[in-house]
Amino acid sequence: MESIGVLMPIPMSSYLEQELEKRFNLLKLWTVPHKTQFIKEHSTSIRAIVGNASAGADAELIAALPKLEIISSFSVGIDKVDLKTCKEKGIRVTNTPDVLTDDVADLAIGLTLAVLRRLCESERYVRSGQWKKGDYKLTTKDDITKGKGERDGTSQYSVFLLLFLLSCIVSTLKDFGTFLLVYVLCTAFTGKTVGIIGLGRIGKAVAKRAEAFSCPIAYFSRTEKPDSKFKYYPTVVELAANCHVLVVACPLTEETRHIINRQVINALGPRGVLINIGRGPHVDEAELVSALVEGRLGGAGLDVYEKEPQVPEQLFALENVVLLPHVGSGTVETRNAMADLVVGNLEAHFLKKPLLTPVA
Ligand SMILES: O=CC(=O)O
Repeated sequence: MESIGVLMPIPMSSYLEQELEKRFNLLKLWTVPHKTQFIKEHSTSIRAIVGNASAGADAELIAALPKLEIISSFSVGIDKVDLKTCKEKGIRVTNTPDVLTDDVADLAIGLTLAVLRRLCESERYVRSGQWKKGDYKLTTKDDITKGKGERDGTSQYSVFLLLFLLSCIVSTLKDFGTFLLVYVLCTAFTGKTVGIIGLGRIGKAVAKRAEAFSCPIAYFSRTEKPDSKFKYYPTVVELAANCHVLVVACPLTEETRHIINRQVINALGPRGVLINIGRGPHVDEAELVSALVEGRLGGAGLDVYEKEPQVPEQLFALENVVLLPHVGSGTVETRNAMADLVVGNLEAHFLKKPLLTPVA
C-alpha cells in the first residue's frame, strides 16, 4: 500500500501522521508552498483524503483528483465533505463515531458547569490576587434565579423587570459593563432542565450525564424517539422556552444551519444558557453576540464558532461566556482512537474489506 497517495490538507495529529506514513505515501498539503500545483502533480496517485472538522473535501478538490476512492474523516461530523458529489462519483466516506462520544458529552457538562458556576471567572479571581481583597461575589441579584420550576413565575418576572429598568438607568449613567455586572449570576446546575437538540449518540450521552445531576431532560429532533423517556418538543423554540440549559448536539446540515436563531435565543431568555458542542454554523452568531451583549441571554458555553478560528471579539469581555477552541474530542486517548479508526478504514478499503465506520 506504500504507493497509495493519501492527501492530508492540514495537520491533525502527529500519531495519525505517523500511522499513515507507516502504510501509505502521506502527502502533507500544508507543508508545500504551491498547493494547486502540488495537487496537479500528484493527482494520479492520490486515492484517499484524510480530512477533519475544518478541512474536508469540496467539489473542487474532488474534481481535481480523478483517482480518489475514499475520504476518511478524522471527525464524527462530515459537514466539510461534499457528500452529494461523493455519492455521484462512488467515493466512499468514513468518520469516527462512538470513540469520541464520551469526551464530547463530558465537555458539554464541563461547559455547563463552567458557565453556571462561573468557574473560569472565579479561577481568574484567585490568580489575579483579588481574593486577598475580599470574597468572590456570587451574585448581586440571586433571587432572580431561585427555583428552577418557577421560571415563568410572575413575581420573579416583576422583580426582573424592576431590576432591568433600574440597570438601564444605571447603565446610561455609567458604562454597559454595569448592566452585565448586575445580571451575571453564580447559579446551580443540579436540577436545572436540560434541553438537547439532537438525541443521537452524543445527545444521549449528555442526557445520561445531566440525569446524574438530577436534571429533567427534554429534547428536540426531527422526529420523536419512541424509545426515549425524555420529554419531546416538536420545535426548538418550544424546547428553548422550557429549559434552562440548551445543548446543541446535532449534525450540521442545511436543515440545522442557524437552528439557534433570534427566536430561539429569545425563548431561552435572560436566565437560559446555550451550550454549543456541535458546529459553529448551528448558531446565528451575530444574533448570539447581540443577545449576550444586551443581556437577553443568560450565558453561553461555546466550543465551536461560525468562522473558526475567528471568535467574535465582543465575547471576550463577557464573564457569562466560556470560550473553548473546538476541543470536544480533545484528549490524547480519544484522538488516538480516532486516528486508529481513520487508518483502519483506509486499510479496510484498500484490502477490499468492509469499512469499519462507513457514512457513504
Ligand atoms: O468536531 C469534531 C468532530 O466532528 O469530530
